[in-house]
Amino acid sequence: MRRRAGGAAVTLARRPARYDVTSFREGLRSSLEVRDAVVRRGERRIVADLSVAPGEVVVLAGANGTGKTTLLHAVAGLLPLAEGEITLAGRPLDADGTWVPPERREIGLVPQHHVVFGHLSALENVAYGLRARGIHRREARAEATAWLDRLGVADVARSRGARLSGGQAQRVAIARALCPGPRAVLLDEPFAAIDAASRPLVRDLVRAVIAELGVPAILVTHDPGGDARSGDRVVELAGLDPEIYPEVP
Ligand SMILES: Nc1ncnc2c1ncn2[C@@H]1O[C@H](COP(=O)(O)OP(=O)(O)OP(=O)(O)O)[C@@H](O)[C@H]1O
Repeated sequence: MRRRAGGAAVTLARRPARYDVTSFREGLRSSLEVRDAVVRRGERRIVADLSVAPGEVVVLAGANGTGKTTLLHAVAGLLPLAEGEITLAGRPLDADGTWVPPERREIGLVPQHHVVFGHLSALENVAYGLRARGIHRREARAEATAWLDRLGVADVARSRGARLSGGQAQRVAIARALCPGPRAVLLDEPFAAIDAASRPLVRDLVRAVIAELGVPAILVTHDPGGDARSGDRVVELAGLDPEIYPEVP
């Protein structure tokens, strides 16, 4: 399957990829572009403009309520843009007259809340993306099992999502996002519930897989000293439209 990470072992200590000219040219073709985007949230307007190269992890920073989750949801296709455009690998996802539904975007999302499907087992959660693409059940489950193992949660493979602990659920959500070999990865506070001892390993694993896949990634975190270090650069979200909310800095 195209650009799938497969079951190959990932070296946890691997350094983030640095790009030569060839991969830079490649990057121009497969970056994630959010241009002059406006997303409405109730009476609010979230504004954003950013570009993420393939293999790059952009850390999205900003105070509570500035719209980081809202922006990720717009890129994932869970919320429509009111203005502007989003393209991935040069393909419009949400632009003039074009709106690609979430299931056809091939974007891996680790959500901030309700991270797994509660009624499905951990294994079914992770296999979900491959099954949705028509991959045979046995192959999807084998691949999902390998990903659960990579994330250190193989022992809860048969447990329902609703019965997982917070950290277990976050690991399963990470496995679910990465397993199908996404074209872009969106991580919303993905390590918040993971214990301190395993957090650096999980963080490095995610970083290594994104480099391996060579896809753009956005990481939302409020942990500038720890999690944000696994990013390549920090982008401060412009946030709420200053013309409407002048009190917001
Ligand atoms: N379902 C909703 N309906 C209306 N407004 C919403 C909804 N969800 C969020 N908002 C508002 O949209 C704004 C952006 O919320 P969002 O969750 O994207 O912020 P955030 O930057 O991710 O915050 P945090 O750092 O606290 O997670 C906030 O002002 C919030 O109150």
